[in-house]
Order: sequence, then C-alpha cells, then structure tokens
Amino acid sequence: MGWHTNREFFVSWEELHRATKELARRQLPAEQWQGIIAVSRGGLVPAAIVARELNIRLVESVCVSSYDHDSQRDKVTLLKDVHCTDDGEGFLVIDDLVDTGNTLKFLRQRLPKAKFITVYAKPAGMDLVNDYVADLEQETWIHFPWDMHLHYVEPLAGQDN
Ligand SMILES: O=P(O)(O)OC[C@H]1O[C@H](OP(=O)(O)OP(=O)(O)O)[C@H](O)[C@@H]1O
Ligand SMILES: Nc1nc2[nH]cnc2c(=O)[nH]1
Ligand SMILES: [Mg+2]
Repeated sequence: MGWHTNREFFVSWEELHRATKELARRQLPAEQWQGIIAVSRGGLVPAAIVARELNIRLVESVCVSSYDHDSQRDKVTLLKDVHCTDDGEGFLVIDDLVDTGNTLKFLRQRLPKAKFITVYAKPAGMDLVNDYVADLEQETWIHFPWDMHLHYVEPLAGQDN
C-alpha cells in the first residue's frame, strides 16, 4: 500500500503497478475478453497495464466529463463514445477509481453487459463495480502518481511542532 495521513492516500507508481497487476490477474482467462475500454483519463494507465498483462491488443477509450453542480459531481457527459459490441458484452471497462459512482452509473447505461473494474473503490460506488483491488473510506482523497512529484521534506527534528 502507499501511505495516507489526514484522509489523503498517496499512491506511488510501484503501488499502482502492483495493484493493477492484481486486478488483471483476477480477469483471467484472458480469452473471455474481446477488448478493453479505458475510461479516460484516469483509466488510461490502469488499462494499459491490464492490456499488457492479459495480452489484449484491442484497447478502446470512452471519454467523459463531469461537472460540478450544487457542489456535487453529478452531471456526466459523453465527450467521445466507444467502438465495441452494442451492449459492451465481452469488454472490460477500466477506471482508476469509483467514488460517488456517477461516472460508472452513466457508463453502465451505455454498456450494460460490460464488466466494470477499478483499482480503488469508495463505499458509495462500490456496488457499481464488478471487481476492485482496494477499498478506501469515502472521505479519503486518492492522489495518483501522475498528479504528484517527489519533493524534499524536513527531518522530524527540524520541524516546528
Ligand atoms: O465515481 P465518481 O464520483 O464519478 O468519480 C470517479 C471518477 O472521477 C475521476 O475522474 P475525473 O472525472 O476527475 O476525470 P479524469 O479521469 O479525466 O481525471 C476518476 O478518474 C473517475 O473516473
Ligand atoms: N484523484 C482523485 N480523483 C477523484 N475523483 C473522484 N474521487 C477522486 C479521488 O479520490 N482522487
Ligand atoms: Mg476519470
């Protein structure tokens, strides 16, 4: 696991790779899948890792955008649709996380027969995914490695506390 304080959870590249490989392992046998659908943008890196592990070369993307509405992220719009079977049957839909579930609720209408998987899941959206690797508290904010950079921190003894 990464490490978290104050309800923030920082995920390293190595931890994301490990957890996503575990997610991929659970989708065996690979032959049951026609292809992978990445939910852009957060699902792009996990989808690449799963595609590599399952040796699946057909990787599609679906592009969505969520808007703040009354401080809730409850309006999802489709920016780019996906090319796959009509109802998504035989496809794996991959996102980095499910939080409120609004994104996946929206995509489930479009792809009712697809299998939805995420690396991380929070309680409000947990029932909307068919598989995930790690659950976190609803209040925890997940920081992904592509949103961070390494930086210096003072030794404990040098801090004002
Ligand atoms: O379950 P929800 O409450 O819908 O939240 C989960 C979604 O939020 C994040 O995407 P975001 O919309 O921030 O865009 P991004 O993937 O382009 O960064 C994340 O990648 C999931 O797709
Ligand atoms: N990076 C990030 N994006 C999110 N979108 C919805 N919840 C989260 C979260 O916990 N972390
Ligand atoms: Mg996203």
